[in-house]
Amino acid sequence: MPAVTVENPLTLPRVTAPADAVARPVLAVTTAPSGFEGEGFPVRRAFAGINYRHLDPFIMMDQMGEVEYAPGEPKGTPWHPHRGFETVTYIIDGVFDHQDSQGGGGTITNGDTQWMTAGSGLLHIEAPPESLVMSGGLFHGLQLWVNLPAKDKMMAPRYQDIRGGNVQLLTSPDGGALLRVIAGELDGHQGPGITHTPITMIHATLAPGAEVTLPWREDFNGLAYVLAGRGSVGPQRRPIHLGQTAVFGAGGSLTVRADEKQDSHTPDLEVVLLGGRPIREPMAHYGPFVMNTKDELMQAFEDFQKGRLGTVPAVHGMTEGGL
Ligand SMILES: O=C(Oc1cc(O)cc(O)c1C(=O)O)c1ccc(O)c(O)c1
Repeated sequence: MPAVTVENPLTLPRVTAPADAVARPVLAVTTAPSGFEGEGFPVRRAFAGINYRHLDPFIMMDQMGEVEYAPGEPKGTPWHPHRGFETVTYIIDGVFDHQDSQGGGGTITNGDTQWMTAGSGLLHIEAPPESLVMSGGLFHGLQLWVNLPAKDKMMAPRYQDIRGGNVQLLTSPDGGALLRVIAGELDGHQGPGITHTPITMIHATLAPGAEVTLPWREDFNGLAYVLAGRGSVGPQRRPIHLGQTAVFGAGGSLTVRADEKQDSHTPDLEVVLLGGRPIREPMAHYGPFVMNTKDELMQAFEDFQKGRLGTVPAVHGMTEGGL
C-alpha cells in the first residue's frame, strides 16, 4: 500500500487532542457487503445500512479492491452521469484514467485523488489504462460521494486534481501513525482538497500497537472505515477490522488503535477517517443523481435523457458503454 509513505514520521508535525477533550464513543460498527461495480470491479460498500443521519454530508463510499488483477482483468466504470453532489476518487494502488463530457480528463495514480464536483451535471468514465489492462496488477482505491447543499447543487462542474505528494502529512506523538490529510483540516493543518461545506478526509496508517487520538470538531460527525488490518476504536476499545465502519457519537476527540504485532505478517492498520458538518437538508437519491426533492430527481433524468448533461465525446479512446 504505497499511497504516500515517509522514511521518518517523527520529522512531521505531531497531532494530539487536548487532555480535556471528550472522547467520542462508538455508536455502531457495521460490516460492508461485498459486490461489484461498474464493468465488474470488486467493491465493499462501506456505508451500507448506516442511516444518512449519521453520514450527512457523506452519501456513499466504496472500497475498490484491493485486488491483484491477472492480465486482461482490470475494469472501470462505463460512461455515466452525475448531478447534485461530488465524487471523490482516491487511488491508493494502481491507475484510473478519467474523461468527461466537458472535455476534461487525466490520470489518477498511487496516492492521487480526483475531487469532482458534478454540480449541475456531466457524464464521465473512469477506467484502467490499456497498459494496465494488458499487464494486470494491483488495484486499490476509494470512491466517496459527498453531498452538496441545495445552493450549490446546480453549480458549474469543477475538478480538483489532488496529487499524492501534496497531501498534508502529520503523525502521532510517538510517530506510530502516518496521517494523510487529503481535504479539510486537522488541528490547524490544512489538506489540499477544497470542500463546499466543512469536511475532513484523512487516510491513516498505524503501525502494529500504535494509537492516535485526534482532536475532532464538535460540530462534525465522525466515521472510521478500515481498509486493511485490525484494531480498536473509541473509549470502549471496540474491535474493528478490514471492511468495517465505526460510527462515532458526539465529543471532541476520536481514538484509533492498531492491534499489537502477532508475527512478521501482521499488517499495518489502514483507516479512512471522515468528518463533516451535516448539511441537514432533505435528500432525494436515485442512482447517479442526488438532489433535494423527487421533482428535482425527475428533472435530472429528463435533462440526462435530452443530452443536457453533455454527451459522450465522439473520440475518447476508452471503452464505450454505460447507461
Ligand atoms: O457507479 C456508482 O458509483 C461508483 C462506484 C464506484 O465504486 C466507483 C465509481 O467510479 C462510481 C461512479 O459513480 O463513478 C454508483 C453507485 C451507486 C448508485 O446508486 C449508482 O447508480 C451508481
